[in-house]
Amino acid sequence: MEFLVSQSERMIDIAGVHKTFVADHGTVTALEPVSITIKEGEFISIVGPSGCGKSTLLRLISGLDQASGGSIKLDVSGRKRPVGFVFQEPVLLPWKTIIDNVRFPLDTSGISRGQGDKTALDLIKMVGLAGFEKALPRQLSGGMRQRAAIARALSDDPPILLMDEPFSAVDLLTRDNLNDELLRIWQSTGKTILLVTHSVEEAAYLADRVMVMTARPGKLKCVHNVELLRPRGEETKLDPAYHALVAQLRRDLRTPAGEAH
Ligand SMILES: Nc1ncnc2c1ncn2[C@@H]1O[C@H](COP(=O)(O)OP(=O)(O)OP(=O)(O)O)[C@@H](O)[C@H]1O
Repeated sequence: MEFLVSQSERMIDIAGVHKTFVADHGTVTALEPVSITIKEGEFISIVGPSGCGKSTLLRLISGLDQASGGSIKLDVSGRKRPVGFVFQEPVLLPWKTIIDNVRFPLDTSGISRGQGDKTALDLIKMVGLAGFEKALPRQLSGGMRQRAAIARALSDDPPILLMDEPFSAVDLLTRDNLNDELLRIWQSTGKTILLVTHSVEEAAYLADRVMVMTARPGKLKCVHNVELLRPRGEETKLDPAYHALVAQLRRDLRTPAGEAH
């Protein structure tokens, strides 16, 4: 007998969400009303010019900031922490070992230390850092620290992972490897992922859909479905459809909002 696992069709439901900051020099519209519905298990990339509100949108979804209007609904009933966040610079406690950093969110969750260690070790293995459990963050490369940050973001099993330019500080080869690692992790965990990137190649390679934002004040310009086969790999980067999408994304980012392209 085959059981169908029902996936939420509206894991993240964003309706008319906008954000204005009040600063000393006046108000800044960071985000004009944005609406989109994201399914459970989807991988969404977000691209757009600098300052168009990409980070703001992630922060609103995570609850780190409050929207000025509109609504954000997460279909995550019963989850203590629905969202994990990976920042551009891996935020690790420098005096704690990698295992202690990864276990950190679990320390306040009421699970036993033994169970916490087991979960942390499994995640460390999953992100390819087995053998470095006892290392301190400064003993790891930038790419390895980012792997540790991903493991930590996943440690209390949030269904949604928000990633804000997670690989922009590492070299291109490491970035390619981390992209493949991320796809493997995504496929094995079934997380819903929103990833902000300045790389249209990365956006196209990873995502099911790519959200393109316009320059300030940011709004959603268009959304592309990425029809490339999975699992993705080196062949994907040879696929003419991949190159066509990358070229289209570049055009989208060059063309001012409202102009035909
Ligand atoms: N706390 C804040 N107070 C005032 N203005 C802010 C604040 N946070 C963001 N902004 C402004 O909101 C706008 C959008 O910022 P945001 O960081 O979301 O853009 P972004 O698309 O992520 O940029 P980048 O690609 O350069 O990281 C910018 O004009 C920024 O200066």
